[in-house]
Amino acid sequence: MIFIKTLVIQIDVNSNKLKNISTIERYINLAINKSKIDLVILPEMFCCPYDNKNFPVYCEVEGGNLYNILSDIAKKYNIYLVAGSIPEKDNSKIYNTSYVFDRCGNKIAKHRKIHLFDISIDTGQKFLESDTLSSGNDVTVFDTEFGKIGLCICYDFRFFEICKIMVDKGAKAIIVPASFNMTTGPIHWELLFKSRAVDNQVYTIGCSSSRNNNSSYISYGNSILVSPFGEVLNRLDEKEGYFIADIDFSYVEKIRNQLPLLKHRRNDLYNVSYTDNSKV
Ligand SMILES: NC(=O)CC(=O)C(=O)O
Repeated sequence: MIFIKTLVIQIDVNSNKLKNISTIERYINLAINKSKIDLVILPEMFCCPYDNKNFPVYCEVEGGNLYNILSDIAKKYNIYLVAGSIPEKDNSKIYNTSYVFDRCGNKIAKHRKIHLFDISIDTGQKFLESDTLSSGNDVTVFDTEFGKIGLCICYDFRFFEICKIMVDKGAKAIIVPASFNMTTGPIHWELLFKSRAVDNQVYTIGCSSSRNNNSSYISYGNSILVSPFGEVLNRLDEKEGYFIADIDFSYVEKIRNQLPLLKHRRNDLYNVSYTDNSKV
């Protein structure tokens, strides 16, 4: 059995970009002193408090200072780094972007949040990402020595179609840097991670920022790992912290063989189509 030793870090996002990085490195060091680590996952907007007024101030171009720091961290610790997300500047636009680096610090994937979080719930959370952000157009799956992994950001995960497409592209786990809130989190967070895991027979991993009741957007926390059979294997509470977990892709195969949902799909009757923009 080959385990992917995975470290999920839930930090209290600070207004000081570099302080967030040193918190992250502190957790990586703590974890590496306890265990071998293959894969590290960070939360959505881990370097920038989640607020429209911050995105234009904290944004950086690909290849900028933060990008290089993240690449160096992947190389220094010999890990795959799913670097949560950061506001990415590209000409006049800003995207909510997740970079993935391999053990040598090379970028192996980049996901721009496809679905912008524009909601207005009467009794609770309101947010309009489209006030400052633009949306991406690609479904993202990257390859590792262990197998393929899908990646999407927070609100993207609500759209079951993109999870199905990731699985069709070979994903055995779906990673979701996220920051649900106190209106949707308590009701939807675990439900979504369990449903997507069971429907697609994949590991689902949600990495959130921790809860800070003084921030303008209050994150739910509760970073989570669910197995391809729907078991909650790890779950943090609302506070800053981390967990180390073993992800085993042979268990995905076992579940898919014993309960062959993917084979039993009637693709002749229904299907989800996808336009691959990267090849257009
Ligand atoms: N913040 C998000 O993108 C999504 C979220 O909080 C939710 O879907 O709920």
